[in-house]
Amino acid sequence: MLNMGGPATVQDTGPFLKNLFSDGDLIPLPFQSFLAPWIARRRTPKIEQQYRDIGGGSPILRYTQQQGQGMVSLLDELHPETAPHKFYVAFRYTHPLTGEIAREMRKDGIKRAVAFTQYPQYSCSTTGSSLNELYRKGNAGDMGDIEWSVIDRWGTHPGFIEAVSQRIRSALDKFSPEDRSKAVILFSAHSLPMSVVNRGDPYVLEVSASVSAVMRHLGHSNPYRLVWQSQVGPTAWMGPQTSDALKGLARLGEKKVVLVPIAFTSDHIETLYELDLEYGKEAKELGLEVVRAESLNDSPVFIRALADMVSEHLRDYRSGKIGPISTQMRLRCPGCTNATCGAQKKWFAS
Ligand SMILES: C=CC1=C(C)c2cc3[nH]c(cc4nc(cc5[nH]c(cc1n2)c(C)c5CCC(=O)O)C(CCC(=O)O)=C4C)c(C)c3C=C
Ligand code: FES
Ligand SMILES: [Fe+2]
Repeated sequence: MLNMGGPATVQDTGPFLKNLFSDGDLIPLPFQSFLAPWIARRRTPKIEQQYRDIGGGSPILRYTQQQGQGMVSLLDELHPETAPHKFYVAFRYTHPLTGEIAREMRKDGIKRAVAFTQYPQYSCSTTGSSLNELYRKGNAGDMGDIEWSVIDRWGTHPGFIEAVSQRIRSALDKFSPEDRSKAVILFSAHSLPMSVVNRGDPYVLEVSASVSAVMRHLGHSNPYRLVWQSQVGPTAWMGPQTSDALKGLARLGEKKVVLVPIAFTSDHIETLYELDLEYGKEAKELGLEVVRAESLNDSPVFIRALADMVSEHLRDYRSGKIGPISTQMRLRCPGCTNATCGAQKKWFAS
């Protein structure tokens, strides 16, 4: 189960940011090994305070373990041919790090594994970075001899769409029946630098596809928009920004909004800090009533969806219907200049 991870305690924030700014697949910097620790140190106090404000750390490891546990016990029933199933959590920027997990898998003598991204939509800055890291460890022989296949994206999987829709329905239920259909559904995803979008990264398209699928599932019950949050630094990022969108909707006379995190499956500073604390305060000043749809976290519908995705993947792989990587994963971004992307895809495909 691949993801970025988050600092479990406030003290883990510094090392988390250092790993994040050291990731050339996410943020290519000149003199990265010197600049990354310096930028991370400068940014740490602000981000530490955000983690303090949300209760002292990120819950992502706890939720991923719950999801993994639920997923493998369902999988043993759904796909007994490959039972027993075991899950490992491999984070990109915090413990358990991909390298640590590689050694554990080797010690456990694992022979067959599925690299399962926990980002619903594919971006080379997220899933791509995790796969590049896994490739580096695998290619260096840290994992032993494992037969890999990859679940690289699932942003329109019916189980995922159902789980998100259920969270939205519960949020809408908090409004009175008269107000419910007037509420605007505002899907919010982490933004991308325009340089990444223009390189041909598939994320913006795939997040849009998730939003369309959810709205179709909800029978287009409400008006909606997709907006983008958490941009960092002075360059241009994909917009509109979530905070500007809230201000704009208030200016245009909207009164009720449901905010939906659509690109991350568990709570993190973006939902708990930005969406709840920062925008919550802003919205009150704007006279908007904002309800946030809960993150998927330990949603049973979502855990069932994870198990379904893996069982479908294992069945199709064993029957030869699909290969180790998806058709879409084979293709590099038209503007890609990162040689690791090419080597990684070749490695997983073989
Ligand atoms: C799930 C989608 C995400 C995409 C796409 C993404 C791209 C991306 N992010 C940065 C820079 C930073 N991201 C940071 C934190 C962060 N990023 C995501 C998700 C995506 N990022 C999440 C969920 C988080 C927060 C983790 C948490 O626990 O809340 C940070 C660190 C925080 C900060 O300093 O503000 C940076 C930096 C880039 C450059 C990028 C695309 C190229
Ligand atoms: S950046 Fe997308 S494949 Fe390399
Ligand atoms: Fe990010």
